[in-house]
Amino acid sequence: MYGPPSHPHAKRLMILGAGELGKEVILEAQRLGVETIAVDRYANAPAMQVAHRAYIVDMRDADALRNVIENEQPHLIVPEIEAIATEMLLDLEARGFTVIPNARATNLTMDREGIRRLAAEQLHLPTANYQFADTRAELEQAIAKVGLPCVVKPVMSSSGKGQSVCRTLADVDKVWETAQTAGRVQGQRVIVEAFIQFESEITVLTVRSVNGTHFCPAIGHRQENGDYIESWQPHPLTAVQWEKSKEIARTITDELGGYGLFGVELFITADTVYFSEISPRPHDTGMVTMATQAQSEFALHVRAILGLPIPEITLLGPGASHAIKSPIASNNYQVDGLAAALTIPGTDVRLFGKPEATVGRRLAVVLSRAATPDAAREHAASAASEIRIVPSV
Ligand SMILES: Nc1ncnc2c1ncn2[C@@H]1O[C@H](COP(=O)(O)OP(=O)(O)OP(=O)(O)O)[C@@H](O)[C@H]1O
Ligand SMILES: NCC(=O)N[C@@H]1O[C@H](COP(=O)([O-])[O-])[C@@H](O)[C@H]1O
Ligand SMILES: [Mg+2]
Repeated sequence: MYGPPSHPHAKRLMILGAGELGKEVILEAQRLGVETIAVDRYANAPAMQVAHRAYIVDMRDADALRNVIENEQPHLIVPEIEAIATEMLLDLEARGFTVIPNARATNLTMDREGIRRLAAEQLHLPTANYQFADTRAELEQAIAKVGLPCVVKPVMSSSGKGQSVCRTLADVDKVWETAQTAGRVQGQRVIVEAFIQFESEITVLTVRSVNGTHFCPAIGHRQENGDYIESWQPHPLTAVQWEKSKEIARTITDELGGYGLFGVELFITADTVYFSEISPRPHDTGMVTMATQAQSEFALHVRAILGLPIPEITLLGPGASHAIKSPIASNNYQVDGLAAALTIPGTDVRLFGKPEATVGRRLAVVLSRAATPDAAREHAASAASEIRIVPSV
């Protein structure tokens, strides 16, 4: 039970990270009459454009973030990115604030080391072999143990930032330099992972709600340079692969606990399902659910965190999503080609409204529904090819 926004009994939700995923969470929260507050590092971030109020804060600065939270007294603190002062959230939770799904899960998953050690060493989930390194010399030792090719990633990063593949020893300088300079935080520890030659990779969106754990049908996706290009749902799996996938998703989400939606990333090979990583929040590849499911991943997240029931997950039909990434850097860009993109049947475009384009930054997504996942992929790709990010003259 709660009152309308701005009233004494309003339910206040604060999102920490105001990108495209947070924007959809805020929109869904508003559909349920929740008062919404968006926080991010820059002005006019996508979720700020639709929230009741916004704050611009470096969320890795524990004091600055604590001030905003204490002033607003949100009922639900909903992290949307990894790079947050999560240790401070542990304190706030101990003082009675609610962090989604909980402060420990947020803290463990902000850092690849925390979640990888938990998954592999405590829960014994199958993962790629891995080592950690703090220096260039340790990186070389780690690579000797893991073998080539391998993937090197800063422990705190996302969307592939700072990540690269090391194929020969001649690449070591370059991958070290990339990890040190191109992550979301500079100068970090790295994880070195054996390169898994997977058949496919999937996300299992898993919702922990008041009436139990639910799994969305598997989402297949394709990534380039560690960043998602397209996703589709449902993704075909054998019965054994799907059972193993759900078992991994259940094991890791039960361990993390709390209410909310998680994106469980898995690599599928002929005989193994590998755990890769988990987001304790909606996932970029899950944007496809805005086209395919009766309740998108964002609607499911909001329902779950409000403690509301989820009786079932309904797939309306096959669909696909295709990311639109900027080819240019500009603080004055425009989007052209929408009309041509929207001539394709069963297709929608979401423009995130990010105020600035940088090369490779995701600015929009195309969503298509069709008779099969492959047809939806084709429609989404062809609509995406019509959309151009251009500088203003
Ligand atoms: N060990 C590996 N073997 C093969 N491919 C890998 C491996 N690790 C990562 N990749 C590829 O790189 C992609 C991004 O990796 P990962 O999910 O770890 O990075 P991320 O920066 O957290 O990305 P995101 O935030 O988008 O989930 C994976 O989806 C996969 O395509
Ligand atoms: N893979 C994680 C992911 O997709 N996160 C999404 O990207 C935003 C950051 O975008 P930006 O780097 O363009 O500001 C985040 O705020 C989140 O919405
Ligand atoms: Mg990932």
